[in-house]
Amino acid sequence: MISRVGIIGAGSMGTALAQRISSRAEEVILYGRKQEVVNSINDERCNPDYFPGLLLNPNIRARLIAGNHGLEDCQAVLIAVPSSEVRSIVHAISHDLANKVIITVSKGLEYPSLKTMSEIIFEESNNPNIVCISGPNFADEIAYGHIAGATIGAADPSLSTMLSDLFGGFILDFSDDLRAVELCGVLKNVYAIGAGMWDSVYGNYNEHYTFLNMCYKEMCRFLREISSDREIFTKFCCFGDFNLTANVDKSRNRTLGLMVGKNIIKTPYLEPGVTFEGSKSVEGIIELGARHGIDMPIATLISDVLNGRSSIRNTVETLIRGPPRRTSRRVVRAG
Ligand SMILES: NC(=O)c1ccc[n+]([C@@H]2O[C@H](COP(=O)([O-])OP(=O)(O)OC[C@H]3O[C@@H](n4cnc5c(N)ncnc54)[C@H](O)[C@@H]3O)[C@@H](O)[C@H]2O)c1
Repeated sequence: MISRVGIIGAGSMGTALAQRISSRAEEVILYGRKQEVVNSINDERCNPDYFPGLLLNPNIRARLIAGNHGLEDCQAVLIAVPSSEVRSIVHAISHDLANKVIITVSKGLEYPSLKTMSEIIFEESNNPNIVCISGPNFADEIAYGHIAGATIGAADPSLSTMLSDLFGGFILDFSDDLRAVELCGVLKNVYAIGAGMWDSVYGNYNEHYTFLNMCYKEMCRFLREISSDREIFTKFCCFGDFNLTANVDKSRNRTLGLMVGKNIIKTPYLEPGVTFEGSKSVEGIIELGARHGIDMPIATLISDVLNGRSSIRNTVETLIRGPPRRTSRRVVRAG
C-alpha cells in the first residue's frame, strides 16, 4: 500500500479522488488554496465548497498549498487543478516532485505551445515518472463510490503496475501512449461542445447519433495518425469518455455547446478556469491536426460557430452537403 499521496487541488476531482483512493493509501493529503476549506476538511471531515454532504474518510487530511507544503513525504502527487493552472503550480512545487510518481487528471492542451499536461509537467519538474488517469469519470460519482472505468496512461509500464493498486477501485485498462490518452481527453471535450451545439437545433435520436458518429470518426482518424496504441479507440479514455461527455447534460462542455446553440451565452467564451476547458482546446486541436496533416472539418466548424464566424444551421448544411464547390462551366462536346 502507498503510504502517502498528495493531491494538488481541493476541488471536485481532487476531493472525489481523495475519497476514492483513501482506502488504498495510508494517508491522503489534499492541498487547497482556501484556509477555511482546509480547516473544514481537518476539523469536520467535509469539503463544504464541493461536497457538503460527503463525510470524508478519516485518513484524508488537508493543507494549504502555499508555504511549507510538506510534499516531500508523499510517494505520489496527483495534479487536479484546471489545465490553465498546471504549469504555474508545477513550477512552484517542482523541488518537491523529485523521485515521486506524478499523476495528472487535468485535461487540456496549452496554447500556442500545443503541449499536453504531462509534457508541461515534465518541462517544469524534469521528472519523467508521469502518468495520467482518464475515463468516463464524473467527479461526484467517483466521490460516492459508483462503478467507473479508467485508462492509466504511462510510458513506463512499471508505473502502471504500481498505480493499478492505488486505482484498484476502478475497472482499469492501460496504455503506454501517455500523450494519446491525454489527447483523448482534449478531443472529447471539443466534440462534446459540438454535440451540445448540434442538439440545440437537431435533437432527435437519429440526428444526435449521426453527428456523434461523425465526430467519433474524426476523433479516431486523428488518433490513428498520432497514436502508437492500436487499441486506444476501445479504451475508457476514448470511447467511454467521449460518450459520457458528448451525451450527458452534466458535462460542462456539452452544456457550453447547448448554451451557444440556444444563444444563451455570447462567444467567444473567455472565462478563465476549468469550466469550459474544451473551448480553449479547439484551436489547439485543429493546429495539432494540421501539423500532422490531419483534416478536421468538424472541429473547424465547431470553432467557427464558437467564434461567431458561422451559424449552426450553416454548419449543418456544410456537413450534410459538403463544402461549397466552385461551379465550373460544363464543356459539352459535340457528338
Ligand atoms: N470534475 C470532473 O468530473 C472531472 C473529471 C475528470 C477530470 N477532471 C479534470 O480535473 C481538473 C480539475 O477539475 P475540477 O472539476 O476538479 O475543477 P474544480 O474547479 O472543481 O477544482 C479545481 C480546484 O483547483 C484549485 N486551484 C485552481 N488553481 C489553483 C492553483 N494555482 N493552486 C492550487 N489550487 C488551485 C481551485 O481552487 C479548485 O479547488 C480539470 O482539468 C478537469 O478537466 C475533472
